[in-house]
Amino acid sequence: MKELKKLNRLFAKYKWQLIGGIVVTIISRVLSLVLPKYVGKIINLLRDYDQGDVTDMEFLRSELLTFVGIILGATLLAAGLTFIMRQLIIVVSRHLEYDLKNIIYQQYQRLSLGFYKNNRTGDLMNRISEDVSKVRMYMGPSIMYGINMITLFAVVIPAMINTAPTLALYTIVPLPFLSIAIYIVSREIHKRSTLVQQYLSNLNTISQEAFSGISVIKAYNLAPQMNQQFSQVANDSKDKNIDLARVQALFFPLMVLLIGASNIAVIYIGGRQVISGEIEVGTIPEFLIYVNMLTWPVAIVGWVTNMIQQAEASQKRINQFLDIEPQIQNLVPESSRVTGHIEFKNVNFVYEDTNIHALKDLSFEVPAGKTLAILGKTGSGKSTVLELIGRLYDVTDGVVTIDGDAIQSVNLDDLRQAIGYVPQDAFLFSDTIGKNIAFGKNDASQEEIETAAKNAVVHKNIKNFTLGYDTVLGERGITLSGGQKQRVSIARAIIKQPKILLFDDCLSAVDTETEEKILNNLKKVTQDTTTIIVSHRVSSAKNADMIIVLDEGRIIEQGDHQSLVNNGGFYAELYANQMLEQQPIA
Ligand SMILES: Nc1ncnc2c1ncn2[C@@H]1O[C@H](COP(=O)(O)OP(=O)(O)OP(=O)(O)O)[C@@H](O)[C@H]1O
Repeated sequence: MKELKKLNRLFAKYKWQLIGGIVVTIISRVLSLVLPKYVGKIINLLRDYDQGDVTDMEFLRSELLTFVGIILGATLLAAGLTFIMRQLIIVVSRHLEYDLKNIIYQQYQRLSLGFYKNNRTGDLMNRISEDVSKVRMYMGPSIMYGINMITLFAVVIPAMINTAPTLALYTIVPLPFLSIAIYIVSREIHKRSTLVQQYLSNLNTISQEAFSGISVIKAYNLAPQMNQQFSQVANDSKDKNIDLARVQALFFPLMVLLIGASNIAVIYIGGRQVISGEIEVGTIPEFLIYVNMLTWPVAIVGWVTNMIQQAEASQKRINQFLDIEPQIQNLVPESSRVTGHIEFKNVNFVYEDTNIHALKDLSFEVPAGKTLAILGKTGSGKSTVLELIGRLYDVTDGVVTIDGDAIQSVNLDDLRQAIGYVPQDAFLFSDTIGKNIAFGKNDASQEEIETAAKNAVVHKNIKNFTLGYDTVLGERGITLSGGQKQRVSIARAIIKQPKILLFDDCLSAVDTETEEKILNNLKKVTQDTTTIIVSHRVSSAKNADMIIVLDEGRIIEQGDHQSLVNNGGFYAELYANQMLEQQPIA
């Protein structure tokens, strides 16, 4: 229960509903005693009539009607209270589930990029859905059945002992065995259903990959292999489901068997006691009802214990994530004004997970409003530079400054607000194109959206769609071409008129003519913006105020276009090759 303790804080918020639920449960259980008591009385009255001890028919009828009326009234009241109990406790558990999901989601949002690199998406999804569902079973049904069970025991067992102590003893003795048997069966059910879940998640992964990679599957004619792979896993999944069904099928017969055993004990031992005159005949039906009232709660002990164990395991997994402190934290509560002067001083950066030394003793400076282009072979550390400016990671050694202050002493929200970042893989949400662009600025007007799209040279493409800016994009923006996605992503970055623009090779799928147009537009609309363009193409870099060339995390060349061309190094060679590619074939 150590892990579940963390939920107490949440319970406190709903304490009055929970206390109300407990009180209502106790009253309804006390009322449920009326039925067995009065059934016993009715039987005894009928016996008296049968034996001739009661002869007044009027008295008999009025007594019977009164007893039936009391039973009916108490049962109706108990039913109403049971309804209120469910409303209070189960509804609270739904509120708690909602709160817990929000807490986990907010924590996910707080955590740094490194966390997402180290954990699989499926795992994150499972903890916020599957695990929370299991914890809800503890917060709602377990607590409700638990209270129900305790109050029933507290009222029924004394009532039984009070009425017929020996009979009570014989009928109560088999009940713990029922609890243990149900516990064993439900533990087995849990084990097997975990396996079923695993196979289900395998099936989901295979299907999801097949749908995402459908173009590769079709192009390589891989459908038969994929079908075979799917049917293999589906077959295993079916076997696991059958295993589960076998154990589940045991649950109810087991209950019926044990209830039957208790009923026979009541009739056999009770019958003997009636014959020997120790108890009245009405006590037998009274006890039969008691036994049936107790069997479900007794069975529930096993089920609830299992549910709590599962909830404890799930909460442990949830706590593991909740207890992580984000590597990147906002260390400055007061707001910062960012103008965009960026400097790297002897920066070293090592990715913790792979130990790759991505940047080595890197130093450069970009004054506010200027443009820097970064070129270099793949894996030379270009994207890493941008990630450090956005503080997605903190440097291992050295310092990155923004407007002269170490980046850690700039308010993180203000820093990110000041940055327009266009990543290498343009990611678009399953929403309209307009909303995807406005994502960069929540209150953007249609005019602002269109201006941004015009500057990113994608407006005409969007207008050509029947629904224009209201065109809804597929799951991953599949209705747009690679170049269109990149340009929508650029429009999203420039709409917020950031102080710092970071372009991570985001013009690679755009032809050089369109690239030129975009860069010219940018020059006009982002005059005060510090722009850093990461690229493999000289055409993206040539107009920048400064160009650096990286190789294995170090600067190997720097200067403006002309000086680098004159230098005759990597840049000059790249330029010559790319110029050659653009020559029309004679
Ligand atoms: N998240 C990460 N975790 C671990 N290592 C990483 C991570 N991202 C990049 N690396 C490694 O760091 C080095 C620099 O990568 P980076 O992405 O900065 O290069 P790049 O110059 O932008 O490459 P490209 O031109 O292919 O985009 C590479 O060796 C890469 O494998």
